Amino acid sequence: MTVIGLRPTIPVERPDAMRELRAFYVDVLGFRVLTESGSVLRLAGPADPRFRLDFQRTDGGGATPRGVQLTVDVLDLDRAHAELVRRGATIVRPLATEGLRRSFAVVDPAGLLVEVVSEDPARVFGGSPVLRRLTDLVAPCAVRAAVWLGVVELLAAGATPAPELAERTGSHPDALGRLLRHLVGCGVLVEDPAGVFALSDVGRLLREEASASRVDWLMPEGISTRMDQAVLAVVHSIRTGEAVYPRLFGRSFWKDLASEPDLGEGFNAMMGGTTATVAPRIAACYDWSAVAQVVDVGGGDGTLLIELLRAHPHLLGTLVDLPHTATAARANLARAGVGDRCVVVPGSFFDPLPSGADVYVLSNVLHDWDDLEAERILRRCAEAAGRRGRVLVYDLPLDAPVEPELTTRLDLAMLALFAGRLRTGQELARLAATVGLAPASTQVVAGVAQLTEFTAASPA
Ligand SMILES: C[S@@+](CC[C@H](N)C(=O)[O-])C[C@H]1O[C@@H](n2cnc3c(N)ncnc32)[C@H](O)[C@@H]1O
Repeated sequence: MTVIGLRPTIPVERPDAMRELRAFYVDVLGFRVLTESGSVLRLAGPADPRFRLDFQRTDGGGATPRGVQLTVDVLDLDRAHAELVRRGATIVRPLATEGLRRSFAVVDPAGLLVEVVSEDPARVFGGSPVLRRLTDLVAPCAVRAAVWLGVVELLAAGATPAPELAERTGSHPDALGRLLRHLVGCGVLVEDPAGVFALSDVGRLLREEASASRVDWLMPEGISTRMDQAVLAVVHSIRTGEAVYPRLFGRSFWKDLASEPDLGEGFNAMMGGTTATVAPRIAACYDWSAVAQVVDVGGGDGTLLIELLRAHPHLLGTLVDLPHTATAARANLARAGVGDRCVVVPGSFFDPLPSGADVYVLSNVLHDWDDLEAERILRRCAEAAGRRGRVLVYDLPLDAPVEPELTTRLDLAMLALFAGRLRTGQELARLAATVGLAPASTQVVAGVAQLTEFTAASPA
C-alpha cells in the first residue's frame, strides 16, 4: 500500500478554542486554512500543503472523534483494506463511500483510531498531489516568470500592490494578477486583504538562496530558458543517447554560448554564482602550500582562480577557457586585483595545455562530457602535468551522499545539454586510469561534492 498523505485530526472540546487555534496556527505559524466551519478547521502547512492538521469540535454531534485520530491517504484503498484484514487488524468501520470519498477505519496497536481514505474530494480535481508534483509544469514556469519579470526582486524590497507591480515590471495588469494568484496558491507569495503582495517564507528563499541553490540557474531568462527547453525534450536524448540541445538550437551548447554574447555572459554569471559558494572551501581543503603554479582548465569566469589566488598569495595561476569566456575571466581577475599573478589562455582543453605547472584543476568540467571526451580532457591534463604535477578534479559524484533525486536530475540534465554525465568515484578513477592517472587523495567539499587529487600512476 502506498501512503501519500497523513494528517492528525485533533478533537477540540472548548467551543471558543477553535478561534484561538486559528490565531495560533494561522496567524502565528502561517498555516493556511483549507476548510473552516463551526465544527471543523482544516489547515495546510505554510511551505508545503502536504503538511496537514485538522481540528474537529467534539460537541458538534455526529461521528466526532473521542481522541486524536489519524487520517491516512492511500493510493489504493481496496488493497490497503485487504492487507489490513489479512493481518487481522481491528476494522472498526467498514469500507464505505461518501460522495467521492471512500474510507474505512482501523484501530492501531496503540489504540489510535486510523481512518484510511482514498482521494478526498478536494483532490479528485487535479489528481493526487504526489503525481501533480511530479508532472506539473505550471508552478515551475510561474516561478520562472516571477523571477524573470523582476517580481521576486521587487517584492524582496517590500510588499507591493498588484497594479504597481504590473507598472514596474511592464506587465499586463490582468495577466500579472493571475500569475500572482497562482503563486499565492503555490505558497510562494502572500496577499493581504488590500491586494498587497509579499514574498512568503518560501518565496524569500528565491532571494536568500540565490547563489547557493538552483535559483541562480533561473537567471537570466535567455540561457536558462534554453537549458529548460533541452530538459523538456530529454526524451530525444533517452532514445538516442545524444544531447538534444544541438537539435533544438542548431549548434552545441558551448558553440551557442560563443555565438551569442548574452547567452555566454548569462551562463558565466550562473556558473560563477554557483562556484562562488564552494570556491572558498576548495581553497581551504587542499594543501596549496607546496603548489607554486596552478592551471584552472575550463576555468570559466575566473571565480575559482580568484579565490585560490586571494587565499594563497604565493600562488601563480593560469586559466584556460574558450575565447569569449577567457575575455570575461581576464576582466574579472583584473578587477579582483589578482590579474598580475595570472595568465589567461584562450583556447581549448582538447588541445595541448600549458605544461609544467604543479596542479591542473578541472572544476565542474568532466560532467559536461561523455567518457570519450572526458578521457581526452584528462589526457591533456596528464600530459601537461607530467610525472610531477597533479590533476585535481572537482565534481558532484553520482554516488554523493545526498537524496538520489539531486544527483540523478543533474545527470539527466547533463545528458540533455551535452551528452555529459555524472560519474561515481570509481567510474572517475577508471577513466583517469586510462590516461595513466591514479587517485592520491579525496576531499569531500560542502558535504557532497568531491575534490579528487590524481597523480601519474607508478609505471607497472
Ligand atoms: C560548467 S563550466 C565550469 C566553469 C568553472 N570551471 C567552474 O567550476 O565554475 C565549464 C567550462 O568549460 C568551458 N569549456 C567548454 N568547452 C571548452 C573547451 N573546448 N576548451 C576549454 N574550455 C571549455 C566552458 O566555457 C565553461 O567555462
